[in-house]
Amino acid sequence: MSATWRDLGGFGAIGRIVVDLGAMFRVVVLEIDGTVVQELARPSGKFRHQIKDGEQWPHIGDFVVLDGPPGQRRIEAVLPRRTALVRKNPGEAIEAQVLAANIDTVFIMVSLAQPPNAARLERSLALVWDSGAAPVIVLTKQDVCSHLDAYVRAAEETALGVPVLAVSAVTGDGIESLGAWLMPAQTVALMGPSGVGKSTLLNYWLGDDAQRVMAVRTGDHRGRHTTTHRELFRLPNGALVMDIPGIREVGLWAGSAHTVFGDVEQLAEDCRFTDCRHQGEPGCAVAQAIHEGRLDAERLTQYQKLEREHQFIERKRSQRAQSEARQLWKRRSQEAKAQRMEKRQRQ
Ligand SMILES: Nc1nc2c(ncn2[C@@H]2O[C@H](COP(=O)(O)OP(=O)(O)OP(=O)(O)O)[C@@H](O)[C@H]2O)c(=O)[nH]1
Ligand SMILES: [Zn+2]
Repeated sequence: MSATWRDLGGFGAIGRIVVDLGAMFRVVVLEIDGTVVQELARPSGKFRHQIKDGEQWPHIGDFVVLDGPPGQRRIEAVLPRRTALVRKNPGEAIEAQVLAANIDTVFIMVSLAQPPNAARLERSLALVWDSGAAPVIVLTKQDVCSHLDAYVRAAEETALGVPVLAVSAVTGDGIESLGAWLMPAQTVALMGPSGVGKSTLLNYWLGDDAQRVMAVRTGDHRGRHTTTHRELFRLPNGALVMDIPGIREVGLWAGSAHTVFGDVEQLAEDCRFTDCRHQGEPGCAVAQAIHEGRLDAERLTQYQKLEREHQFIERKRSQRAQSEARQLWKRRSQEAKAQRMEKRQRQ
């Protein structure tokens, strides 16, 4: 007979957060005797006291240490995250928001019903590179696309070295190829805008469990179906999958400086220098507008702050992409070498 924590005089356990309910979490708990249960748990008073910012608060995908008897579990600690998808709120004083923790692979989902938007794809890639997870680009709705080759090529050009796969949940085309990442104990996040097909793909994989997905979807005021709460699902083979709304939807960098600061950008078109940074250059139309009271100086400050943040992330992204490409190249050349050796040995 195997011993439990109860037998040992304690109630400690390790769990993983599968649903974030705000103040409470649904946690899959691994008991010391190997049984697995799902329970609701809240952070203990002591732990809450130690938390200094939102990043330290538990998030979906986190592994947590639990105390208390079954049914009254309390979260005492969050174990260090291997990876974390984090969004920064540019408006507020750079309070980072954790979207999901311990994700191995992110499927960046893009609909083939429209031409791919390179800028948007780059923003998604930046978020994933920064998280420590590996990106895979999944082009959905292949069945309605008549420019498949061109769109795939465009995505590949934007995301050098990142796998790009086209799928259709209607015909099932390409879906099997995603199995390479959906391995037991691997955690995959589906990231993409509303309507790209995240729930459809989840339903496809969950099969008979599809009802579970539907159960968490309710109509909103406009009668449209949207995912109302996020859950880490376990597929029949043991892979773990969750969906994450697109970055526009979660408001990453306020949806790019261009749409939010259209007024500043428009004024800047009249600056004498095309690369004017509006920091005292001669012939600056933005400075002129502030001087004449047509533009609030605070708006320029906000705009520049967002631009700086964006440039920082872009820089980081390209560094990361470079080192990834280098690693990929290294791996490929090692593989090729191994193959050559094997061939020679066989001869
Ligand atoms: N033709 C076609 N339609 C698809 C495909 N995948 C999904 N759809 C349709 O696209 C619509 C949106 O799909 P969802 O799976 O609800 O999209 P979602 O990304 O989960 O959207 P949110 O829950 O709002 O975030 C539905 O009407 C699906 O039937 C596909 O491969 N081909
Ligand atoms: Zn200027």
